[in-house]
Amino acid sequence: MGETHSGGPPAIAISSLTKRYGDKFALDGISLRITPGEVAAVLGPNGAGKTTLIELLLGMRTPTAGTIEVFGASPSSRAVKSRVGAMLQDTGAPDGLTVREIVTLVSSYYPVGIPVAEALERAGLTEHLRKKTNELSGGLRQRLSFAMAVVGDPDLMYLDEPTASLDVAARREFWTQVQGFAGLGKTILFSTHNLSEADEFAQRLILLDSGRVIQDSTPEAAKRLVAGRRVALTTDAPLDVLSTTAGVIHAEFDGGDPPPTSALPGKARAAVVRCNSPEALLRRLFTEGWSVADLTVTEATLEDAFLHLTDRTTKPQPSDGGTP
Ligand SMILES: Nc1ncnc2c1ncn2[C@@H]1O[C@H](COP(=O)(O)OP(=O)(O)OP(=O)(O)O)[C@@H](O)[C@H]1O
Repeated sequence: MGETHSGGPPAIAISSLTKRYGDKFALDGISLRITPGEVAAVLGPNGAGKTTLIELLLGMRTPTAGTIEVFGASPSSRAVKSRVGAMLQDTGAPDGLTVREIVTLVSSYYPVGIPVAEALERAGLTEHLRKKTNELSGGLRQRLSFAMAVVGDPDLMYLDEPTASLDVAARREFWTQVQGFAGLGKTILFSTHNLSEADEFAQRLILLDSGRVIQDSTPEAAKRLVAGRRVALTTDAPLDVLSTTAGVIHAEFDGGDPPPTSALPGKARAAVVRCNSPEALLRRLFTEGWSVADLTVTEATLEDAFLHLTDRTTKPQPSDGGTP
């Protein structure tokens, strides 16, 4: 695969971008700048605007307001299309063609690219070359979509929920391929609901909610927004003991049952406590004789940050989604 040239315009430059469907704001004035070589994850609850953003970046939709440039030009220009690959939730591949025929066809749209056989191998499709699209499972369709995205050796690749239908082994193989691609200095923007994938593979996390950017930072910075440490344990202590201990920010039992307010001898349950001092919590539990088992103490996870940030958006937010 070819190297990406740096020193040019940003890979993506978006300013005050709005997309409205009727009265509905799918994107509400977002601004973003992504430099060549970045691997960025777009996260957000259902309906946050992730797919709309990718479709606008592909020139498949027109903005209601604002500007959007890819490598300094319009996303629908020929020059940009030849440098971009996309793995969408729907491959759009016609049913009558085989896997090899489709990838060969897509390859012909690009001025340069990698050999079709290499794209098929990277996508793990070598054993399925003669299958037609309507014979493919959901996971194989996603692999086909990846082969179609990579065959033009693009400088920028969009991946829309790329691993949604992949099993654990295929998922690992997929990310190995993506990391190899990123290692060549390519730019990758992927949307996902899988927070551990975003945490592991993205250098940058863009969190959308209701069409606005509510966080744009490294995953580590997002996690630091969540105060305290996370204590998971199994205990027979009641919720009021956990939640009234000094330094506890939030405590809850797993399972969503109504929280006990008094002791349930012999009825230990799994709980998660966010607190500033795990030591103070444990000291109290041991001193008062409550049971403690299955104990782990960790920093906040990206899931904690996601829940914290998306909950925060129920309160008034600044009008500009903002940049880092
Ligand atoms: N073609 C359309 N016509 C009308 N409304 C639309 C259209 N496409 C998307 N929307 C609305 O725009 C909002 C953003 O949708 P979008 O699909 O971009 O969100 P998403 O973050 O990708 O969601 P998901 O995680 O469920 O895939 C949603 O409220 C959706 O219902």
